[in-house]
Amino acid sequence: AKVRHLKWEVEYMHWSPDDQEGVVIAINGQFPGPTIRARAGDTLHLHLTNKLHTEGVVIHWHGIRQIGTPWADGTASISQCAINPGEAFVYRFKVDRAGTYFYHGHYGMQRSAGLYGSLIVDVGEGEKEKFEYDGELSILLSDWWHKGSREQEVDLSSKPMRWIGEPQTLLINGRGQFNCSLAAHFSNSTAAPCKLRGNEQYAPYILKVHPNKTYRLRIASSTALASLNLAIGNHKMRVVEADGNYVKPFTADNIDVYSGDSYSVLFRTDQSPSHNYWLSATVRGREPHTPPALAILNYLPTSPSHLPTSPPPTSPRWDDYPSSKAFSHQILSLPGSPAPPKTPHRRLILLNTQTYINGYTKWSINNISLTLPTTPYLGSIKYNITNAFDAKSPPDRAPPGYNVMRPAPNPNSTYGSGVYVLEFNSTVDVVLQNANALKDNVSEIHPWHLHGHDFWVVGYGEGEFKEGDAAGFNLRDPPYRNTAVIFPYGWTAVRFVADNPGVWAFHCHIEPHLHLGMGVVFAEGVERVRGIPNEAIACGLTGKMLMRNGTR
Ligand SMILES: O=C1O[C@H]([C@@H](O)CO)C(O)=C1O
Repeated sequence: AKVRHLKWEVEYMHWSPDDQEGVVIAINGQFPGPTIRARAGDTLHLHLTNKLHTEGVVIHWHGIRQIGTPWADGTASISQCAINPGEAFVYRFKVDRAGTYFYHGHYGMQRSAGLYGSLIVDVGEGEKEKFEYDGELSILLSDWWHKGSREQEVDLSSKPMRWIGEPQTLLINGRGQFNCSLAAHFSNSTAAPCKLRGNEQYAPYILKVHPNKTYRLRIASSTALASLNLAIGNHKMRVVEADGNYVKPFTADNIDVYSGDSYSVLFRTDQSPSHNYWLSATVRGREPHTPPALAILNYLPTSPSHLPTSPPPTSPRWDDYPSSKAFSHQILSLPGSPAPPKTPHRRLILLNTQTYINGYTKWSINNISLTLPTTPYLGSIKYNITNAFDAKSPPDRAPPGYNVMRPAPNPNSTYGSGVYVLEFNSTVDVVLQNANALKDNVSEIHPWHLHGHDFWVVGYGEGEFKEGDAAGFNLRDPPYRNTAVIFPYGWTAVRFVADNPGVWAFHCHIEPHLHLGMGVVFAEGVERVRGIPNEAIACGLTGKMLMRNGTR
């Protein structure tokens, strides 16, 4: 195993993710940021300088569990102080398990501003994957707005809230088209055909393949909002990995990818090599106002400029929830994968509601909308600074009698910064309970992501969760993941072992929803955490000086 040294500078730059120029948060002048490639067991030593002029920054390594290094998780106000402009921070952590991951900003709406990239961990030297392939391709999916992230933050925090709306463009490896369409001649859309030379920043991503081979396609979604459905024209996919864990392989024409998900699929280049094919991503779960993202599967030696001769693949309707549920239910762990403990020590039932607080639109969990404190929890809990956040823990469940099928009769909730303190090494069930939003007949998809752990997705159900439903949990082959979706008016149950000392976010991965309070904070075994770097929890030089002279 190696220590891999990386030196990054995070900085705004002008860029055209689609055919309109805007600004993105770039890393070392690249958008999306550089792909990190390492082997399982390696340590990343990543020296990050914040060159944003007036904004703090942090980066979260999504899917990396940070075992023993909770201060490197990159969550502002939870695991560290945001890195001030001009300052640097060293993220030093082990990538302990092979898989497809990504990284992204975890402060305000910086993910929507383009702060993300791929993180790929290969199996350790001399080890083999449990499936075979000849070549590898990788795509990172994202969504893009023409309005900047600072203005989005103001819009979301206004009274009344101004919703950010659907993205203008979906991006594949940072590339999409807004005013023109690559597939104009196949559709009755009004968009003009794109006239591209191929060297534009927004020219489509080209996936180059040789005929009659098996490829591994790595897929991750860093969208701020959009749930996506991905398909490759004329090709079937075999799903083999989800969130860094092996799954029982199954074949699909198209797959759903929610924000925070990652997958590997295998496909065979068994189509006519004198053509190219589309890879497309379309919006799911929200009425789309965004055209599909298109990339080109380029069969060599055909020129990539030969547009596919068949139309982009069809995908299920945005509101075809039965097909989305069928896909999610198909994801099971590969036999031989770790199985969950048989019984939990504690079960939280987290009711997800859209609410008002003094006329501001928020999202709440058991009637509390998360507001992050200024002092990172990791430091305040470790050093018993008890006035840094709400002393009272949020409730394990919402008051009984809530009708999840109807808008709340009294939709008011409160702000809170309390923490769920989990007993170290205990087994915890979390039932994520969806509900009607503020408007009649609206309930949305929410992909929930857990930091510091994987969880087993042990069950899905419709309507209100009842304790008896736990008898039907799948404890035999539930998938082991870090992100799980709740469907409209339904619930999803996950189980995990609180065995990683630290303070961990668990939240809806839709960035504006987290911004509006849709998350909770777990703390476990914090007294066992050793070696927190001063600069993670003491901001600026005075912070460091006081840490040295102080009473720690
Ligand atoms: O949080 C959200 O707000 C809007 C809508 O409910 C109010 O405009 C929406 O679709 C969300 O997901």
